[in-house]
Amino acid sequence: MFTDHTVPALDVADVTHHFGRQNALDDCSFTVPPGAVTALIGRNGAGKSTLLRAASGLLRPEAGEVRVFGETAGDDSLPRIGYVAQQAPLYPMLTVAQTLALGARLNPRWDAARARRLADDAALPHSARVTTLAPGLRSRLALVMALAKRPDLLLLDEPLAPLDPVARTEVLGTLMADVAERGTTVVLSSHVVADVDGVCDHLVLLVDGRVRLAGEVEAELAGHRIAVGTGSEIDALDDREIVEIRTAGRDATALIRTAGTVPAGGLAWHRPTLEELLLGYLRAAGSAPREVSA
Ligand SMILES: Nc1ncnc2c1ncn2[C@@H]1O[C@H](COP(=O)(O)OP(=O)(O)OP(=O)(O)O)[C@@H](O)[C@H]1O
Repeated sequence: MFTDHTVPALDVADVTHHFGRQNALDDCSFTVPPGAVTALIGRNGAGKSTLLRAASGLLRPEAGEVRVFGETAGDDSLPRIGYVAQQAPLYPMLTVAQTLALGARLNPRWDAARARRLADDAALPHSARVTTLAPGLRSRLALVMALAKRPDLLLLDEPLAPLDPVARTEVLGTLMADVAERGTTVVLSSHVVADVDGVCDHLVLLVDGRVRLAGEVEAELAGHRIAVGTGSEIDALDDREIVEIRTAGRDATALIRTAGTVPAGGLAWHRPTLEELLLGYLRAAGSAPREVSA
């Protein structure tokens, strides 16, 4: 299908959603350009799954709008989306072969040869029932189903969590090949920062249902610095935007949002790694429970 590269693949505008009194998403806004590989990062309960469900069109947020390639997320955008929910929903009594056959019947854009190749690459036994597959293989079958649909936007909720390290590398390789061959836009959620380092070119960091960072990984890294020095030297940085300070004895390390220039003096400065950046924000956020007032 034609992709207009001036229109975001995913446009989340002022999205808010509650479950009862629980605030899952709070005024979230960001865009994902076509062809980007975006890490959706957040601690347990941060709102990642809710956001991906809203992007898939399966959950209608109570406020705000989600647009997929310019169309409101819903029935019309569904054919362009491959969505793999956290529990890899599949029919347990079908075999792998029957699952793939069902995919072919239900999806007009189904690529049968690709489905077979991906299933073989994942060493999925064609005659095995889904219920007998180990969690890692079930998750790989769900991914095969999503990729064989030839989606323009792939939404993956914790796709790497059930996989061993070798399978993780293989799945990431498969995803990157799809991005390179088809220009697929990928949004994948994780709470394991190391999983997405070196894979994603964009990030969205959710903290307690709010977007704390969103944009290109390179730009976000360039917009922050780590300062290392004594506690009093770090305290003297009070006019800067300090995200997090950690102390160990007399020494302190601070993650700071800055345009780039750093003051001369005793502090040692360096550009954060992606892990330092994300962990700094996640640690700073703490883990206070969220509730909305009645
Ligand atoms: N169906 C639901 N009913 C009630 N509360 C829900 C429901 N789905 C999500 N929540 C709550 O909304 C908040 C966000 O949940 P969500 O599953 O989106 O977070 P998450 O970042 O995906 O977490 P995890 O990493 O643990 O999967 C949490 O507090 C969760 O308990």
